Amino acid sequence: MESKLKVGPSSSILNTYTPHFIASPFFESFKVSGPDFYASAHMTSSQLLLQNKTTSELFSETMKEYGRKMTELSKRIMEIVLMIMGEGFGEKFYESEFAKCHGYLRIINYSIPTMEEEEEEEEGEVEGLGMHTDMSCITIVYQDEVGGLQVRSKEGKWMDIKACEGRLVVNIGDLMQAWSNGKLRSSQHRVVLKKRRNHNDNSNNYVKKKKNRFSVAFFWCFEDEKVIYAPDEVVGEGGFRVYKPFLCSDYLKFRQSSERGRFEKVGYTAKDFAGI
Ligand SMILES: O=C(O)CCC(=O)C(=O)O
Ligand SMILES: [Fe+2]
Repeated sequence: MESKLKVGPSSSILNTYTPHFIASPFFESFKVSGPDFYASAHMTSSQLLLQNKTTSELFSETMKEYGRKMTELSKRIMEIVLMIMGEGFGEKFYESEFAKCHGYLRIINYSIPTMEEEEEEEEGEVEGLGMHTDMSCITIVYQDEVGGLQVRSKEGKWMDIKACEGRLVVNIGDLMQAWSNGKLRSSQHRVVLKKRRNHNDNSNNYVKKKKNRFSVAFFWCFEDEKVIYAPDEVVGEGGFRVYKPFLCSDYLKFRQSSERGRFEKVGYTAKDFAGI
């Protein structure tokens, strides 16, 4: 913990570590930022793994490769999303609107709730990360086999997103919701740490194989200085704009500073910030 806090929120200029009790008591994460994923990972990991230079380099190399692949994938997905939104939208808007997008990774570790923590919750379902929307254009999430990611339907029903080796989940984020004039919906989602009591076991034994949950989320975002404003073609003839234009960095600041909009805490979104 002492090493982690060296790259944590209050004691370091790096501020890549989010300790427990910020997003939730069960959540901790490291952030690795692009475009130089190697340098970003290395700055953090060399602080943490000082004794082990090779591990730090290996980790940074892996992050570089993962960042590169996710960047490539995000670009392809954005092009497809634009294609779906309208004919010729890919050619029309990709270069002019999305060419300066950038990405960052969040490597998340969710700890196992204690028996007491589970019992405090109804039906033993503990929120590892409360309902929120992402501050990105799109997010690509990998969750390990523990699972627990849930997405809220339009009707407000929680749906399990099953974990599966090699499966990635793509979420639309707030920035894309605003840019698309609300045509694409920023998905509300959360992480539930399922109860570990074994139903079929009356002796109150706990399932032994329960383990920490790991996930890696890649956030693909507009550049800070971009003014987000849905183009006329996106709004459509006869349509009207549902968002005021806003500066990307102003929205990020708003989410990070306002208590209600605090990252990963509650669903406080672009609609509350720039909705008309
Ligand atoms: O851990 C997960 O599966 C999702 C993480 C997430 O939603 C986020 O970091 O915004
Ligand atoms: Fe998220």
